[in-house]
Amino acid sequence: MNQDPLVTLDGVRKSFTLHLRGGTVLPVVRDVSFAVLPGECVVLGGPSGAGKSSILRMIHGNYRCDGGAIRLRDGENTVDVATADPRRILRLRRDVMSYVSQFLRVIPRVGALEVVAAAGRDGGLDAATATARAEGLLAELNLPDRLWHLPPATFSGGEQQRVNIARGLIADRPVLLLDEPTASLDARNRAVVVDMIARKRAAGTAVIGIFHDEDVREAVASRVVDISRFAAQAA
Ligand SMILES: Nc1ncnc2c1ncn2[C@@H]1O[C@H](COP(=O)(O)OP(=O)(O)OP(=O)(O)O)[C@@H](O)[C@H]1O
Repeated sequence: MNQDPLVTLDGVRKSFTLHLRGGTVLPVVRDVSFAVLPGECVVLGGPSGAGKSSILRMIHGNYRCDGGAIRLRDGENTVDVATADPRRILRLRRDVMSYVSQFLRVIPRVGALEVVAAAGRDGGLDAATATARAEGLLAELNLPDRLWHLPPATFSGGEQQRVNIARGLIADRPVLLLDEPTASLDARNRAVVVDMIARKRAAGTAVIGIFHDEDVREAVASRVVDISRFAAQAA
């Protein structure tokens, strides 16, 4: 297996311009540099507001970087998310990186099982494999089967989060970004997610995550990168 990093951040910088506040510039991070190898799980640490979610969003291409490079390995190629055009970023999302946010964005009228299976098909699985995998994930995450064909809009926070995790983990992409995926889960389901992340790592996935729960963090992290190291100062 190619052991070069799958994700490399090099001198990444981010500030927000608050247009509703007279263009006030809020510097968040500067000089963010770290790399993630296949099979590693790098946990982003540091206090609230340090910029952890912003970094994940820059890797996923939701937030633009003000400077630096975010290099993702896509097969034989390397793509810099910081300068890639939107269509290239969409291809990276299809082929290279999965992102699990804290909340499920529900799709009206689509049942939970289909939400998960569709994500599998989008990630390149054939229909039968996607459905079988979706059933396996929802069962492992203890989502009662009476809910499988109901749209998740009315599910509890923890139930929605489990659908969200199944949706984010079903495909076999080489990079997995996790923004507090266990925040509303009970201990039993947190343990299931810890186990799923360990299996992704064993398969060579590079994982970058934010976990506020100390136990989860210790169980999943191969390394913690403290984001407060990269705090930007107001000019
Ligand atoms: N879209 C945005 N517009 C303006 N400011 C933003 C935006 N997103 C984040 N920020 C600001 O950037 C800073 C970093 O936010 P971020 O959510 O990345 O921190 P975090 O380390 O993930 O925090 P937490 O642990 O509380 O989730 C905060 O001061 C936040 O207010």
